[in-house]
Amino acid sequence: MAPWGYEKDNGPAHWHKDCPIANGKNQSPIDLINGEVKYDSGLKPLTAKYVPFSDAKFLNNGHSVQFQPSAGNGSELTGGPLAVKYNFEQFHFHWGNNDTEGSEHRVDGKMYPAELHFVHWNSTNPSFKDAVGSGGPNGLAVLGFFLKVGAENAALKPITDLIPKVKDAGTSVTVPSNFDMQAILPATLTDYYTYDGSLTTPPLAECVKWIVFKQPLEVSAAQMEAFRSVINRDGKPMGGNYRPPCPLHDRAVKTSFK
Ligand SMILES: NS(=O)(=O)c1ccc2c(c1)[C@H]1CCC[C@H]1[C@@H](c1ccccc1Cl)N2
Ligand SMILES: [Zn+2]
Repeated sequence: MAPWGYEKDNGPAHWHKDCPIANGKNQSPIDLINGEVKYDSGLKPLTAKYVPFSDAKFLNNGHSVQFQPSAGNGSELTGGPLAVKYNFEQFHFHWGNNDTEGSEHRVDGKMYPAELHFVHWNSTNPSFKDAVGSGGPNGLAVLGFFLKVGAENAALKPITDLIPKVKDAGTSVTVPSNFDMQAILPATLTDYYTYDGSLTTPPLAECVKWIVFKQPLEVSAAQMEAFRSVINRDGKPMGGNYRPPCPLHDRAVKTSFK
């Protein structure tokens, strides 16, 4: 099979051939249906402590654009549904070719124009790759933020300004060391959905504690358009790099809010 992608001939409907777990019972993303979630008063706020990276790249990996530090620097995530500390690994985006589609998770069937994923790995593992393969839903913790079109996002501007430099698959650029990743996050990480799921692209490993925030982040129309100029390995617009929702099966989605 051609390397996986999001086109007709290599998209999500084909992934099960190389990754049978695609038809597993703990797959992501899902449709977050408010009438079926359960408030859990035990869910505390999350604490993300991000230290500026001196050597990070912003790159086009052919199916997303991602911020990738060269090594860990003590940036970490704790609290919420997490029992231990998770180390920051990378962040990346999923988006559509118009404002009616693009996010991976949905809320009562509604898609947002984009979704931002902050990926962290369970620090009891030697590396993120071990965490991916560690078995069970506590290997990774991914924070999902919906993006909607509105005011310019000043915190994301240093990143969206780099997008034209990574237009083509396989290209990368160094991120200025004064980039403040912490500024992207809302001041308090309180209202979120959380459930046990998977990576949303191959290898689709069922190793993820998903934490999806209720409150979308805003980006300007110009920042949204920047994403839509990114090209994939086939030379086509990368927009549409989202997996449709998967069956919930017998999983519960908990919320930190009523
Ligand atoms: N949309 S997402 O956040 O659910 C997602 C989906 C797939 C992958 C990632 C994140 C990243 C982050 C951890 C693993 C890494 C990647 C991967 C997996 C195994 C081996 C190497 C690598 Cl680079 N695959
Ligand atoms: Zn993702």
